[in-house]
Amino acid sequence: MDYLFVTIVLLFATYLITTHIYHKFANLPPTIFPNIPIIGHLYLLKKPLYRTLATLSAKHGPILFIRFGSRNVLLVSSPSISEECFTKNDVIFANRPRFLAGKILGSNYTSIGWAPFGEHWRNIRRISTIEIFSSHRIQEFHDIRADEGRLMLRKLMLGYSLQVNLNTVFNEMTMNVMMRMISGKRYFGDDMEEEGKWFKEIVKESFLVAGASNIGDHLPFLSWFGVKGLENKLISLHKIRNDFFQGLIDQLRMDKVVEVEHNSNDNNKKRNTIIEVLLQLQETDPEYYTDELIRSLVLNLLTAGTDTSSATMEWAFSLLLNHPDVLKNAQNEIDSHVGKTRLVNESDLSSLPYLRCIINETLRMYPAGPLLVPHESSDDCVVGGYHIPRGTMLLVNQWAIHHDPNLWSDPERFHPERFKGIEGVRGEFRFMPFGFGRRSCPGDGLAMRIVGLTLGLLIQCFDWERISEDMVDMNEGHGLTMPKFQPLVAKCRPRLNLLTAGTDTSSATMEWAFSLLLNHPDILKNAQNEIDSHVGKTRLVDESDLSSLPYLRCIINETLRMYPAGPLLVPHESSEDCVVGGYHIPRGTMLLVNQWAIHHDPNLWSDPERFHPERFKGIEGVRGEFRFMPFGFGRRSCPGDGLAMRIVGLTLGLLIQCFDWERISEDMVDMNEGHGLTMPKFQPLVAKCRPRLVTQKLI
Ligand code: HEM
Repeated sequence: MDYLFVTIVLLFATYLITTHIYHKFANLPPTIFPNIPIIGHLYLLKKPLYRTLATLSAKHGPILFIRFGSRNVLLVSSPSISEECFTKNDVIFANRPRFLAGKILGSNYTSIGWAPFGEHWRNIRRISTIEIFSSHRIQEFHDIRADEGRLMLRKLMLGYSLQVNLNTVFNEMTMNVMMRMISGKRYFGDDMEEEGKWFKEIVKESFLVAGASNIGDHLPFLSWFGVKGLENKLISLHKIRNDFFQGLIDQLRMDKVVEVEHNSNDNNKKRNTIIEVLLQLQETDPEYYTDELIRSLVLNLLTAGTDTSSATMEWAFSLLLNHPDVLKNAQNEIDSHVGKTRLVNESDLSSLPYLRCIINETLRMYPAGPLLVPHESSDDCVVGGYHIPRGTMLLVNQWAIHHDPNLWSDPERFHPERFKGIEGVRGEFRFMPFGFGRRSCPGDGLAMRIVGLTLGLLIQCFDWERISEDMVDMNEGHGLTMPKFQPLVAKCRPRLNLLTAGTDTSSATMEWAFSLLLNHPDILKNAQNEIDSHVGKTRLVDESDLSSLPYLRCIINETLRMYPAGPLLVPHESSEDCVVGGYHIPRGTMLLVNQWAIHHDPNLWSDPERFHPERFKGIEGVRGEFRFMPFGFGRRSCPGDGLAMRIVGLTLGLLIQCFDWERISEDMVDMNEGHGLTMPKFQPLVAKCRPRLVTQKLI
């Protein structure tokens, strides 16, 4: 027994001495003592990894050579050494280490993020750069982002004054944008179908599994002992993801066949989705552009692009809620540059430097890739004067660099102004949220647009506050992309400037509706009867009743037909030459759609000057027909339509339910129009009212 003990101690001492001597002799960078046989320095690691590694670097130096089990690791936490890795040695470090997730979810290391540096990676990176990330393609997809921004606002407007889970808002926004670019479909939202729910589950599981650390990546012998729990999970997730995306590919391929068979190639179709582009490439080279390659590429884009962008937005908003003065400055910047009559769009972002400073400062404090993505050296090289053997994993701790007080004054303070005028300082290697060199993030331009537009719209359209006096919790959770520990929930209120856009239009509509009703007491009576019979006499009308009050809705529609609050809509302008009605329309032409004329056209509406709500019975707005579009149509349609219908419906409903109304004299109410954008009445409406017996008690 004694012999055994002495032998073990001697072996251990010999190992330590020889590794120590070898370390010096081989001119490897400094290491940490002890480097334990088999596990190396794994015993030091705790979550979150970037914080633990930052503490080690602060103690032992900005360049360290450590071991994760059997794997050599070069740990870097200084800008100058990062620069050496990503400039002089960029090609050598353009490899990725092989992890189980890359083998299974990365389709045997063929997806863009996992592929080793070489011919295949160069090819998919080139295709992605041209077909997905080029400024031309990003611009082509800009309407998807604008559309999703408007849908996000619409949803928030309907639920305003409630608490908003911004984690969900940001996830939905990024997922829908990415999925529409990839496949043309949107999956997230309240009206999600079964397929959408399935997709949501897949995404959730992907992030859970991909975020789990796998000790077997560094101690491969564990798999001999049957440690396969994570592997089995990855395999089953891979199968589910493949089935889902194969379904999408098959469907788009089928759509194409049908299109060709029916010769219905739509010339107006503006662009192809990412899957469609890859299917076209498949036609020219089916051996290379297999379905598997398409699946792995789009899946990689989805996982790399969504969580990173939505986590950045959530951190940014958490910081803003804790710093209302910064939020106010950002709002002022938007108000003064964009004004109060239109929504922020992507082309404004270059003129909103303060907003960009906020995004940069967020990426500095909470970079979505705190350790970038691990690289691996494909050859021996020299870094910081030390020898780095081939096959060494490179971890660049950008979190540590971004929080280094020698590089940033008062680094724990949220101070967007520090980026003023220096726009990202990307070349300096002290700030590289998207990495640097050959393997840097190809989605940086797209990400900055999604993040900028989403934050810009939310800041412009709502006043935000925390749900309580307490500061927003800024603790980090576990996961690849540095998520928040607590999802962000906040309170919002549509801003006055938007409300005035809404109030003028909504109040003008109510005034016209009431004027019409006073001139048609029989219709007013019918509306009152409908409310009495549906709502009863023991409670007041509320918003949830509106869907069961079709006659009231007909009255509102008929009012909007006769007195649309935007008689010429809001002017549009063509951004390109196009063809309308067979004629050539040059770029830069202002479009005026005279919906007032359409609404009063006797060829479209029988007896159009007659107030006759019944004409809308059963046809509920006939919005798709283009003869009635009080809120406009298409991408620039009114995002507040749902909110407006609720406000107008509820106000009219309550007034009709609770009072008996009559004109102030025998004379009919004057129906002349005044001057103004929203078609106001010439004479303000004055009327007489008497509380109804049935509701006196309620009121
Ligand atoms: C705020 C948002 C984002 C951040 C902070 C971010 C950050 C990063 C970082 C740090 C890397 C690793 C760089 C390295 O290894 O040195 C990376 C890689 C990558 N990112 Fe992003 N990213 C974001 C958004 C996106 C988006 C929107 C997409 C695509 C739609 C995307 C696609 C990728 C891909 C494909 C890679 C792997 C590149 C390769 O290995 O060749 N990222 N990203």
